[in-house]
Amino acid sequence: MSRAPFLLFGFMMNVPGHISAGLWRHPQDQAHRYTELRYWTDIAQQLDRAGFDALFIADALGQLDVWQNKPDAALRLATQMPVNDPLLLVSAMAAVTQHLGFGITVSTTYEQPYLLARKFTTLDHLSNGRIAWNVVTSMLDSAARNLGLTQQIPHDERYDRAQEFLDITGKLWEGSWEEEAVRRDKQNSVYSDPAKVHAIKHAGRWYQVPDAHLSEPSPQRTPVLFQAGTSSRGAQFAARNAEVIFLGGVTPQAIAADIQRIRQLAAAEGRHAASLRFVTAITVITAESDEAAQAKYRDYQQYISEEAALALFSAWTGIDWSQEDLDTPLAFRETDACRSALASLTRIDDQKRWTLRDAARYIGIGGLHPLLIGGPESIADQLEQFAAESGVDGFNLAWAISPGSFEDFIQHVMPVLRSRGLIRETPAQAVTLRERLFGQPRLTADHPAARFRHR
Ligand SMILES: Cc1cc2nc3c(=O)[nH]c(=O)nc-3n(C[C@H](O)[C@H](O)[C@H](O)COP(=O)(O)O)c2cc1C
Repeated sequence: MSRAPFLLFGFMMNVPGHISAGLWRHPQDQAHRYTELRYWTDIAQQLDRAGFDALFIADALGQLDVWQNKPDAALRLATQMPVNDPLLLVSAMAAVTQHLGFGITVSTTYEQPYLLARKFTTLDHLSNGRIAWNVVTSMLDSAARNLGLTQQIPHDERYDRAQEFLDITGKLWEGSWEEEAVRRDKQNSVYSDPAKVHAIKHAGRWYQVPDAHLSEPSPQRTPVLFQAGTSSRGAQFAARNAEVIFLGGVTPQAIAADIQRIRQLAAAEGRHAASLRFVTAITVITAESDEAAQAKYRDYQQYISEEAALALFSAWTGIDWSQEDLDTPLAFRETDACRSALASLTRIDDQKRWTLRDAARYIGIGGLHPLLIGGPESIADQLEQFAAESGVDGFNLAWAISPGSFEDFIQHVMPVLRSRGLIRETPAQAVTLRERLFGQPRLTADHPAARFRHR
């Protein structure tokens, strides 16, 4: 049975070390060049030319200091530290690309909706509608401490605030400026028609935003809404608001269960199945043959840092694992960090109880996501099988080394995927990201923000 082309995103973060722990030490890794604009524009052009749909950029707003209750390991081992801002990379990358979308992670917990709506509208203008927002609520106490709080807002309350945040951005993007509000009429001296620009009059539990959106509407109005976080409350939030859901999880079966859960919740919210897409991250180690890929894997393994892996795992789960024996079997605990991170290992498989040592080994390359190793045909087969078993619509491709992992994938795997019809054809004319992913320029009518539109 033939399937639709995969959604294909490059998965990065504005850091020298992302989810492969310690691999920045590999001699071929270039991620330490993350402070150079050229590093980003080169990668964006490579992905654009190769036919990727988007570059997805993760973010964190605090140091990773849960492990041993201090940031030392994260600093020493470049464990998502230092970390620069993702949003500021994008206009330069948009200027040198034509089709590539940009999915940018921004947390609702520490921004103001009125200002963030303007930032996204600005980027959507400058990129001709190629912007997505990965909506997250954050997970680090260190972020909370440095952003005006003493500790994190409780997990579910963060999502309640996020919902109000999205109601406001929805009003600003969809409801504030009517389609004909911008006239640019020099003769009659009217740039915008004040009768068609509406104050949103939002007065809620956490935010007051009485006035109109500061920006005129951009090609997509609302950026494509991505979301990551699949705890019970997270899944509910995703089902209501997200267009593309980014799932963690290490087995196709666990991911399939999450997709089923979110699809049911979305149907209960009145959303159509076609309005939601699901992607998961993967890391691919590939080369011209299976043997060469295995040799590359063995080479990379020498650079894994178990300590960096545990520092990542501590930050994601909100638990200082330095206090526990490496052979401790992992059990689920409810924390205020990312609940789905721990659940992805404790609810993975009834046959096997994962230990901390297993987790550290697993995370080493590619974090809490699947790692695929093999030559071109083998990787294409594995991706097809993973998609068939899990139900994902596509993949967020992470790097073991940067940009080498992207280059290897483009050189070896993309031609096979393309020959199997699994890579979307690049349109003759540039289209918006939402048109590329969903075949339409605007949020569909079943999305809750569509109710804010003026009729
Ligand atoms: C696959 C995945 C990727 C995530 N990426 C980020 C990220 O880049 N930045 C961030 O602050 N939070 C990220 N989160 C977590 C979200 O912030 C989430 O809102 C919060 O931690 C709660 O997650 P939960 O609903 O799974 O408990 C991610 C979560 C998942 C599952």
